[in-house]
Amino acid sequence: MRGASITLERTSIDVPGRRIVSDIDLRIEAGEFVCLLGPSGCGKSTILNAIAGFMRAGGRLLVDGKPVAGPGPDRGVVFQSSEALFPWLSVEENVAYGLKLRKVPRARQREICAHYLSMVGLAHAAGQFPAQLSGGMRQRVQIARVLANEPAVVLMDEPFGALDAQTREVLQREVQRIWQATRTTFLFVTHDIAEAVLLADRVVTMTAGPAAGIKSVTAIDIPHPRDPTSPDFARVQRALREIIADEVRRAMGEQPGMAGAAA
Ligand SMILES: Nc1ncnc2c1ncn2[C@@H]1O[C@H](COP(=O)(O)OP(=O)(O)OP(=O)(O)O)[C@@H](O)[C@H]1O
Repeated sequence: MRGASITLERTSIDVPGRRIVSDIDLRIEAGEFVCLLGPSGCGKSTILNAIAGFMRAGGRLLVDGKPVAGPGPDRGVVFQSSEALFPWLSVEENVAYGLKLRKVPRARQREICAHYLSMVGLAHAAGQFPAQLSGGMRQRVQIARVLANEPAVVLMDEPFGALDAQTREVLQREVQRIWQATRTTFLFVTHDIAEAVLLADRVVTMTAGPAAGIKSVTAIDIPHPRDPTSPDFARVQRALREIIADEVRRAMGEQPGMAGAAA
């Protein structure tokens, strides 16, 4: 596996009648772990979907120096909802899905599935079906399914948002370990400031929409594994909380209907 860079240059994304994000400039280096934070509804998922190739973007949007023209196996997406799995396929068949489409020989499919299922701690569950698994296990299957395609970029859209705090903590550590083992580029959308500080090389915060942009880019220079109880962690977390709160206040001042929106 090898990470790819992501380049956004004056990138804008529209839906009919509305500009969601406007003139974004951001370069994510190959192998970097970047978290995207911002007020609810600002356009974080929209950016991720454009990089995934699910939505069209104006300006420049490059992955590994090449314009994004649609979805491709170089980018894998992990969604918040474990509904993303095929309920009629076993765990192993879910993980093998992309490999099968690419006509990877069956024996090799099994090897790859075994490798990534064991990486996410689910080697024992290969024959089970999604309905038999907990929410955390289903998210692990999604991660294994994405990794099995050996993408250069992993895009995660609030992957642990629906999980309980303990499961979330375990999976955050696993994602960290997987990132360190694969050196794939990760772009991770979250509402959770502590999660961003735990995982990211850099945290990108966004302005509130409409026509959202980048508000700040913060490098997190705390060595891994990071201790959420350390003074450094608390300092960075506080600074980010202030940036987001400031943006929510600004948006509420400008748009009275925004009350209650928060990261
Ligand atoms: N396909 C679409 N058609 C119309 N509007 C859309 C579409 N996709 C997104 N939007 C709108 O774009 C805005 C940004 O949505 P998006 O889901 O990207 O925000 P977000 O920052 O990820 O939000 P949250 O943090 O609440 O998940 C929202 O107002 C949403 O309604």
